[in-house]
Amino acid sequence: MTAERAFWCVVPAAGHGRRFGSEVPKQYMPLAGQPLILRTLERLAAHPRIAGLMVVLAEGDSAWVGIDSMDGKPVRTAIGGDERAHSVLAGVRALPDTVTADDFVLVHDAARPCVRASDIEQLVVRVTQADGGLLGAPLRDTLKRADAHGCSTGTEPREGRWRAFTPQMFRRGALDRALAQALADGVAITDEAMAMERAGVTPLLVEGSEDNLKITTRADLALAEFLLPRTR
Ligand SMILES: Nc1ccn([C@@H]2O[C@H](COP(=O)(O)OP(=O)(O)OP(=O)(O)O)[C@@H](O)[C@H]2O)c(=O)n1
Ligand SMILES: C[C@](O)(CO)[C@H](O)COP(=O)(O)O
Repeated sequence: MTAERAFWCVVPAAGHGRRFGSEVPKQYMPLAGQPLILRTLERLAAHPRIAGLMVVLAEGDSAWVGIDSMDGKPVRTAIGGDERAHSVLAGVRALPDTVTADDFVLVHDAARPCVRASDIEQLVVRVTQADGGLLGAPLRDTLKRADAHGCSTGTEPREGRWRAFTPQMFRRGALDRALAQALADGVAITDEAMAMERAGVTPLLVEGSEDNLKITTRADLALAEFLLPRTR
């Protein structure tokens, strides 16, 4: 049954972009002709497996475009918190009551506008047969350990190491509990899978495209400009 269903996606967009270093939060920076966040939301809303978008905004966000639908999908908003995990949990808890505790939900960074529809499809098809999972890619470069002076002090093993991307996809109830527990334990979690791992889940790693980059610095934005077609 879940093979044909569409799922809501929580889109954490409440960050301040400190590493990006601009007055305008990076999710509102122009990217190939329109605000970065709209690029991401359009990609998600266009996908048949996405039922609706829950966009998590920073308190006092004055740049939000105020849309309530996109490509025929409902768009709702919630207010995020200090850390990404707080924002994701707020988004999960703000989902419509029609999303049951057993339903899968996706979580995708607003800062990842290049996500491919084929990767989302692969994730949904594979993960709905499992206990949850995420897009990622095996580490292909040699991994160095750097000291405070920017010098290499050694090489880390890369066998079995993956880079985690988003979307990540878990059942609503289990994700809510895992995030709440991690936050209650004061653990700094950087993705949903980490919270689920702490709860004893082994999320499925689904290999996705390397161009699903997270816009963290200005160099990332320049690369995304190169990757995305211009619109308007
Ligand atoms: N308290 C936070 C922090 C981050 N995010 C979102 O989580 C995604 C990934 O976070 P990151 O790339 O770290 O964004 P920022 O936190 O804005 O960046 P920085 O750490 O450089 O400030 C982004 O879409 C960001 O808007 C969020 O919703 N709430
Ligand atoms: C969720 C994530 O994008 C997976 O790689 C990453 O952990 C977000 O980290 P950030 O420091 O909040 O950007």
